[in-house]
Amino acid sequence: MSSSETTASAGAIRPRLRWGVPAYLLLVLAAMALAIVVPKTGYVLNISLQATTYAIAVLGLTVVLGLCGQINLAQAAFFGLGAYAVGIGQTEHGLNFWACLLIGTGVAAGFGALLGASTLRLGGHYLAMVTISFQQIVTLVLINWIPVTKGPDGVRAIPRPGFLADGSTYLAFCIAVLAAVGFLVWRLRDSRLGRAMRAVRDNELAAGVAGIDVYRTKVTAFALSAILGGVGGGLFAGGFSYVSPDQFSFAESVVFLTMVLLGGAASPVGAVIGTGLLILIPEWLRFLKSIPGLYLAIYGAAVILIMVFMPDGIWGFLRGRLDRLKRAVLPVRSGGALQLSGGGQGADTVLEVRGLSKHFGGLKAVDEVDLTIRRGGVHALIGPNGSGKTTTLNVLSGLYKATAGSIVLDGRDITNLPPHARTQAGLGRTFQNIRLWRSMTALENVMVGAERPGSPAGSDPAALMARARAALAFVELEDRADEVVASFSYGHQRAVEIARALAGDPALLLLDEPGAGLNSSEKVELRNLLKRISARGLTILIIDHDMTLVSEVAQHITVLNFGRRIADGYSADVLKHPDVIAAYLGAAPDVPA
Ligand SMILES: Nc1ncnc2c1ncn2[C@@H]1O[C@H](COP(=O)(O)OP(=O)(O)OP(=O)(O)O)[C@@H](O)[C@H]1O
Repeated sequence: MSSSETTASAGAIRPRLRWGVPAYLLLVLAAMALAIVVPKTGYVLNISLQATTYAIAVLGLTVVLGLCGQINLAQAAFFGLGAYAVGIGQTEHGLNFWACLLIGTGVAAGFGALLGASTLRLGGHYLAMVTISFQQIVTLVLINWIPVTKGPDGVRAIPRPGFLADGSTYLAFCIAVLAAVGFLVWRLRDSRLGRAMRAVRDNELAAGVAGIDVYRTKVTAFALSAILGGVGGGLFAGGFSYVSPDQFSFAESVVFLTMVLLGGAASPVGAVIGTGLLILIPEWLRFLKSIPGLYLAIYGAAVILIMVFMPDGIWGFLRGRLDRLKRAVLPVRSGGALQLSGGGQGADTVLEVRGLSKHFGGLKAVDEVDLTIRRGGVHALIGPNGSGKTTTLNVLSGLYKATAGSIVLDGRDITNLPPHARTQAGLGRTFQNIRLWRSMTALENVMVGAERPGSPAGSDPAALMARARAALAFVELEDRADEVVASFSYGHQRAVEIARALAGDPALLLLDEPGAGLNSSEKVELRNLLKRISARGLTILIIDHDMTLVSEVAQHITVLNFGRRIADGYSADVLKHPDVIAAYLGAAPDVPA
C-alpha cells in the first residue's frame, strides 16, 4: 500500500469492481436468452411478464421511498396511466406502441411531479393521504370515463410492435428494460442526486442547510418514480394485451409497496427480490386454496414474519451480513490537504446584520439585534439560556424567517433566501443537536457538503471525493470515512458535522454549541480543531456556554439577554462588562485568569 493510501474499516461505500458491469451484462444476456429459448406454458410466460413489468414499477418506489423517504401509495395509478396510454393510444388512435409508451410515461411523470409538488406543504401521513386520493381519482376516472377508457370492460386486443409479437421475445425485451432501469437506479444511489435524496430522507432540515434544494429533490424523486410506474405499466399492457381498472386499484398500490418493503427499499436488488417473491408466493401456495382462508393466512403470516425479523427487507438483511464480511479490506486514496478560501476577498466584514428580530407571537426571541462579523478569527455569541442565540442562528441560516431586519453575507443580501440558497451563498453551519444523515457513511455525509454549488470541488466526482476525504482528514477522521456515522461516538459525530460544513468551503461557519455533550478530552480536541480552522482564515461564529472555550478561541464576543444585544466587542472587555456579569446570574462568568 502506498503512503497515499489508507485502509477503510467498513464496506458501506461500494467498491467499484472492474468486472461488475460486464458480469451484470452477461447475466442479463443469459436471462434474455433463457426467456427466448426455454419453452414455457402460457401460465409461466404470464407470471414472468407480470414479475418483470411489476419490478420496473417497484423500482420507482425504490427511488421515491427507499432513497428519498417519501411515501407513495399511488404507484398502481402511474402503472395504470402507462398501461392505458399504450392500450387506448394504439387501439383507438392508431398510434404506434413506442409513441404511446412515451406519452404514458410523460403523463405519469407530469402527475408524479404534481404529487411531488404537494410535499412543499405536506409530509408523512398527510402525504400518504394525498397519494391515496390521487390513486382513487385515477381508479374512478378509469371506471367512469367510459367513452375514453371503456369503463369496467377495459381495453382489449392491445398490440405489440411487430418484432416483439412473440411472447418469449417480448419477455426478453422486458427483462432488458428491467435490467437497464435496475442499473440506473443502482447508479443513482451514489450520484449527486442520489446522495441528495438520501440526505433528505435522513434529515430534511440538515439537507436544506447543507445546500440541497429539498423541494426540488422530492419533486424529482416523485417524477422519477412515476416514470418507472408508467414504463412498467406500458410494458404490462403490451404483455397482456388487455387492461381493466381493477388491475390498477389502491389494493395494487399496496401490493407494490409491500413488494419494495419486503425485498428492501434501499436497493434495486430488494425491489426485484420483493416483486419476485410476492408474485411467486401466492403461486406456490395455490395448492392451499381448497381450504378457505388458509392460503391468505399463510401468505399474510409469511410477509409479516419476514418484515418483523428483517426490518430492512430481505436484501437489507443479506447486505448487512455481507458488509460485516467485507470490513477492513477497502483501500482508499488519501484526500490531501484541505483548502479553505474563507469566502470573498477584500472586504473586512463577512456578515452584517442590522435590526434583526424574530418574534414568536408575543415573544421577542430576537429583538433588533445588530451584529458585525469581521473576516478571519472567531466571533462568539453568548448569553444565558433562552436569550435568543439559537434563534439568531436559525434566522441567519434561513430556518426561521426574520420578523424584521437585514442580513448581508459577503456583500450580498440573503435576508429572504431559503436555507439551501444561503448555503450556496457561503454559509456553513452545525446544529446544537447533531444532524447527520445517520444511514450514510462519514464520507457520504461530507461529500454532500462538498457538493455545495460554488465549492472548489465543482462537480467532478473524483475531486468531490478527494475534497470530502481532505475535510475528514482535517478533523482527523479519514480512517473512518467509510463507516456509517450512526456508529460514531458523540464527539466524532460533531467532528463529521464540522467536516461536512468545511467541505463546502463556506465564507462563514456557524457553530451552535459544538462543545455541548463533549467530555474534557473531546473539548480539548474541539478547541484545537477550532484554532486550526481559524488559522486557515475561515471566519467562525460560535455559540457556546463553556466560557473557558469561548475565551480561549474567540477574539470578539456579542452578548444577548432576553433577545437583545447587551454587549459587543473584544472578548476581554466584554467578559468584564457589568451588564454581562449581571446577566450571568449576577456573578462573574467562569472566565479563566
Ligand atoms: N419555534 C419556537 N416557537 C416558540 N418559541 C420559541 C421557538 N424557538 C425558540 N423559542 C423561544 O425563544 C426564546 C429563545 O430561545 P433560543 O433557543 O434561541 O435561546 P438560546 O439562547 O439558544 O437558549 P439555550 O442556550 O438554552 O440554547 C426562548 O424563550 C424559546 O422558548
